[in-house]
Amino acid sequence: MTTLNIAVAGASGRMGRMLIETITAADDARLAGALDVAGAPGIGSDAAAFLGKPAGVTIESELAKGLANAGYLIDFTRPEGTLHHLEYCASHGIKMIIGTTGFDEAGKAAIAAAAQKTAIVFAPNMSVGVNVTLKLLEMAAKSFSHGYDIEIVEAHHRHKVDAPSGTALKMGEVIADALGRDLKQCAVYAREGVTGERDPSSIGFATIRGGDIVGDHTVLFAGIGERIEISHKSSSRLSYAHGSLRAARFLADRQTGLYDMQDVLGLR
Ligand SMILES: NC(=O)C1=CN([C@@H]2O[C@H](COP(=O)(O)OP(=O)(O)OC[C@H]3O[C@@H](n4cnc5c(N)ncnc54)[C@H](OP(=O)(O)O)[C@@H]3O)[C@@H](O)[C@H]2O)C=CC1
Ligand SMILES: O=C(O)C1=N[C@H](C(=O)O)C[C@H](O)C1
Repeated sequence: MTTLNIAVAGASGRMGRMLIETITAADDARLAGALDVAGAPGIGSDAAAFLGKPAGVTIESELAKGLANAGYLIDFTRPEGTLHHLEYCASHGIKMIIGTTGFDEAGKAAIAAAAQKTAIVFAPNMSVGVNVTLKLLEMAAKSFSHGYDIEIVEAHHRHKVDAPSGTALKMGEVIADALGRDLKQCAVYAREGVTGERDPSSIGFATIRGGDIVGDHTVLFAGIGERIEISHKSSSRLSYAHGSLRAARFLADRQTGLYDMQDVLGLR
């Protein structure tokens, strides 16, 4: 069995810690590096100290140090952090699993360009459940293409900084594609005051932020006399961490290319 040498960016973050716990528990993976931003309190300490079981891997802010022994970088940070890591990984042949959300078009284009030099899995949600839900939504959207209003509601913890969530946006894209619409033209992200009647071709988004909600997504198809709700609820970040590890395994025999979790899970 080959061992995957995986570094984790955002090592002190919510996902960073969950990934470190998952990697150190896996038989086929080894924690090979840990990164965090310069000045972060964890820099210089053992990346797995919070588990009470040090891994002998120090959290670094210098990419050359943090990535010296890594073949893979799993990155759940912020767009500016991921783009900084991307450049280094592309030029050093380090494969990336990118879970960060909130990229603008230029950021997404930079990831696509880097995938010509190294292999990348980039997905706003690494859980099996959400990725299967995307397939259900594609099917539902085709069946409810006329007479049903489509609204996407997402809820996350109070610390989340981007909205709507990357997953909600992906759900919107999948539905818009299935209906032959362009999400950029039909998305409605906010309503306030006298908004007028609902445009039947629109896809609405609503965002809730509060407490420790891990991540809930519901798509509502509201017709006359009935409504259909397709929901996914995360109760632990473990599902994202396990999905990320599956993505690393998927990349093992790929040298370049841009993939997502539909590729990893064989859902295309
Ligand atoms: N694809 C998926 O399945 C999932 C995606 N996500 C996404 O992952 C990202 C992180 O989420 P979460 O772990 O909750 O967030 P946290 O804020 O808990 O963690 C982010 C980590 O990244 C670090 N960081 C912040 N800015 C930079 C930077 N410029 N360069 C390098 N590192 C940086 C933070 O350091 P510091 O704290 O010192 O600022 C922190 O360690 C979000 O975009 C979220 O939407 C989350 C869950 C699942
Ligand atoms: O920030 C989070 O927590 C999450 N972010 C991702 C998103 O924006 O979709 C995935 C998940 O919902 C948790």
